[in-house]
Amino acid sequence: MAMLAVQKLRPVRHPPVQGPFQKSTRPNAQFVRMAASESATSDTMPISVKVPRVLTVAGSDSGGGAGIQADMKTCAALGVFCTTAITALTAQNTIGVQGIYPVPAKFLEKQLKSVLSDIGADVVKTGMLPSAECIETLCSVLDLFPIRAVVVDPVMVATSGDELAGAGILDALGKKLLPRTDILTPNMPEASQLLGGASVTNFEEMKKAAVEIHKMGPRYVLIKGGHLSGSDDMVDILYDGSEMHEYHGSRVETRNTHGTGCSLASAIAAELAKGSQMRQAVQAAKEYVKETIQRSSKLTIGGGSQGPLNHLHRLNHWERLGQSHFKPESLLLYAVTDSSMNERWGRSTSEAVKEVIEGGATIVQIREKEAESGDFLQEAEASLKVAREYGIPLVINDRLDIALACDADGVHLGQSDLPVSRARAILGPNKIIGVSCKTPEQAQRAWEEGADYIGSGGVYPTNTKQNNKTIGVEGLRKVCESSPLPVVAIGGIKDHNVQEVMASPRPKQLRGVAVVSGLFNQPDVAVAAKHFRAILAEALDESYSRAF
Ligand SMILES: Nc1ncnc2c1ncn2[C@@H]1O[C@H](COP(=O)(O)OP(=O)(O)OP(=O)(O)O)[C@@H](O)[C@H]1O
Ligand SMILES: Cc1ncc(CO)c(N)n1
Ligand SMILES: [Mg+2]
Repeated sequence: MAMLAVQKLRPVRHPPVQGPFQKSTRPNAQFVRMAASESATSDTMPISVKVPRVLTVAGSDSGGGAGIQADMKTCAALGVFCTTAITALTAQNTIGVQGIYPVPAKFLEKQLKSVLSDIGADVVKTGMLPSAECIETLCSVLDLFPIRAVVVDPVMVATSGDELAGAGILDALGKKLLPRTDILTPNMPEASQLLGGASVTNFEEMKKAAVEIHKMGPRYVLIKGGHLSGSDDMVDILYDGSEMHEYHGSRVETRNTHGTGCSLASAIAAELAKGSQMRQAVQAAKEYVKETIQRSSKLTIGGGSQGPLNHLHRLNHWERLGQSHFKPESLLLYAVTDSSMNERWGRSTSEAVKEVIEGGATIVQIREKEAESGDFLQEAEASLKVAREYGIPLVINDRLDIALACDADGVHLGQSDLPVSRARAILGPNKIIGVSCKTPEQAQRAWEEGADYIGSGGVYPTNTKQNNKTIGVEGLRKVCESSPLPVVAIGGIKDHNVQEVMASPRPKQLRGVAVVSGLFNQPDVAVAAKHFRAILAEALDESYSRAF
């Protein structure tokens, strides 16, 4: 195959960034939440922005924890654009390396030239270099392009103990690559291998090794202490030819350290690309990796002994898993307050909330169509206090300002209220956002914009809401089937029709019923709620037994 003609480096004018959404996809709510809150800045971004760039020349880790995959995520986390030239494919997971498929040197050369002739790189970072030929190819291409720094992670053995590059590369590494290396980052076994098997097992030996390896050509040597046994101090040593600098950090007890070395080297490359001097770059990189190990320590990904990191922990989306305030089960008996009904029966909203929760309501919405803001806030605060005592979530209907003011668990929005994406940008990822939907299109949009649940109706005619179109059980089913969001049925739900709404065959998204007058226009709210719970239990049990 003919090689690519190498084009001259020239500045490229990129078109402005387009809107962040793809129709009908929502990879996960948090991603959408981020994109939604940042869309304003991308619209106003100047036409020409110089983005720091790292080119990583490394192997692919199919398990997503090390190699190219770790490098790209690290750069993304640190605000740097990362390009890649892949040296080998590995079939790898948290257990070990099951196979290696090296990329021919000619094709490595093609990738390097494609990237460097067009996009360019401030810094080149290398990881797995499986053969001497691949090192020679890399060095000959590096001669052709302006690069500010070269970061070399001399990957030889994966943490699992599997060999990724043999002793056959040592000669080419020493002769060709190390003399042009700005920083070399061996772990302790790699430092030993570079020195022909010298012992590197403790702090003193790490320092000695740094001095010896520095003589091989790199401007800086960073010996990583991740393999220091019996030490709680994960110290890395940086040697610049005259001084030793120590970077300390306490050991995090975790199985998730696969790819820490790749991530550290990429983070150094990213910091250098942004303009840091070497010592600051190493300091910032060490801090990023330390924080990332800490924030990933409880993840369970894969069954092997070496789990990956959550490089993008600053986006916060996995942190929310398992501690979200919202659980779809809480939609089972959704109580919507009505102050005129409660007044008629001589009780305040917060008294009614207490009774309905005691009777078995699983979530409460405070709905106030007439009240002044100050009164609404007072009612909401008193009701929230009660709901918190019982550990039941409480959301505010329509009024984002009231929800914010009383720090409610979330808000329920109608189609004419603020768009969900804006509400999400204001409330952040941890608050509940529900949205009323009558149509499949509205349901799809709710999902794309980051809602947590859908309220769908009116299922039956109702007096509680004026001019409300009835969509029937059939309309409810269509909404349920139009997005992955959990749905609560609303509108004219009474004890006699719960069975029809909830019994099998029931769409799997349908999680409960929202009730107003059936709960609050009753002499005893707790008794009414208990009654609904009993009917729901019956409807769900029946459908359960029919399904099996
Ligand atoms: N359990 C841990 N707690 C805190 N820091 C750690 C831990 N393990 C490694 N580190 C740090 O992570 C960085 C990478 O060091 P390490 O020696 O593990 O690299 P490595 O063996 O090349 O990793 P890999 O090859 O798996 O990518 C160093 O800064 C090290 O101090
Ligand atoms: C592809 C690849 N590069 C580097 C390492 C070292 O962690 C690994 N395990 N896999
Ligand atoms: Mg390593």
